[in-house]
Amino acid sequence: MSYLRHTAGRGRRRNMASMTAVVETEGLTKFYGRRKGLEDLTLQIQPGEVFGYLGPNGAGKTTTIRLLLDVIRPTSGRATVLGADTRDSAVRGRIGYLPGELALEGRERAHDFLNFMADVRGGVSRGRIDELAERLDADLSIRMGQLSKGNKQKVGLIQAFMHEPELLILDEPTSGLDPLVQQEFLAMVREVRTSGRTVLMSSHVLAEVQNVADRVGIVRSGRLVAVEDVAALRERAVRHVEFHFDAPVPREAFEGLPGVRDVTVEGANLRCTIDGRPDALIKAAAKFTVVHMVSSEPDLEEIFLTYYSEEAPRAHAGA
Ligand SMILES: Nc1ncnc2c1ncn2[C@@H]1O[C@H](COP(=O)(O)OP(=O)(O)OP(=O)(O)O)[C@@H](O)[C@H]1O
Repeated sequence: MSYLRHTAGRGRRRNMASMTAVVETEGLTKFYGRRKGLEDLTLQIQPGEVFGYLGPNGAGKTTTIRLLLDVIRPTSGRATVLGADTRDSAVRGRIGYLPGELALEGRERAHDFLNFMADVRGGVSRGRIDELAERLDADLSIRMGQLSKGNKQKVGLIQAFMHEPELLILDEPTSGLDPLVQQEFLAMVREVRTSGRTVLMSSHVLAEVQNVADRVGIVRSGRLVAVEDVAALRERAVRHVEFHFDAPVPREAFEGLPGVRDVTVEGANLRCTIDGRPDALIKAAAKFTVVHMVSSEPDLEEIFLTYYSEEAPRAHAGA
């Protein structure tokens, strides 16, 4: 099946009247004068789903997010969020939003700002803010204008998460966060999913979302070029594998196995690359005595770039 065919067109054929989708767009298009921001986006995001929205700079991610939040209005097409038209302001309180560029300035301290936001939203305990601040290792005593980029991002995340919204829309949420805090943030996203709530998060790179997203959409030059299940991508991804046996093994036993390539045998050691499922290789290896085995994490970025690079977008379309 063509991965590229599995994209916007397929979404368009779905029943747009479906009431279950948390985010639903049809032919959503935005031109800034003559400059294209987004063209003909048809997409559905389901409840409890974490959707990674990926693309290079200027692809149209922020435009999409701003359209969903009614910060800007579409040139054509339509979108609903939590079952309501994006223009329906009543839905806003049910969404947590992290903008890509946070304008947190001034002499106010971060905790005063967050307490204010909590009051505006209602129903957010002071303990909840402290809990999130602790998890993200955020110092809320600093004045907003003096916050580092990373601390600004943490304050932005706290205000997005604190009222436990049904939908989180996060524009480049990991930007500026150190690796430990990124891990904590991803844990928070998983908790949102576990509670049946929904997340749309944008990123430049698959690696940032691959461990948390259920599906990824890839947008390029204002067009959604693919939507993929991360589990399916993982199955197709390339892995480098090494086996160490208790005695030398014949190379022929591992050559020509489905999905196995670059086979190197040196005595009792085997190295190879697997495309997709490792099943055939494991069954072949099991005929010998395995002492030790190492398998690299699947490199989804590799497959991502192979399938969706601008230069050769159809290279694997029939795979
Ligand atoms: N206010 C605006 N006026 C004119 N053009 C705009 C405006 N906002 C965005 N664009 C253009 O629309 C296109 C999509 O931009 P957008 O900000 O949505 O991309 P992005 O995927 O979020 O990129 P980045 O990762 O750099 O934030 C780009 O060509 C951009 O220059």
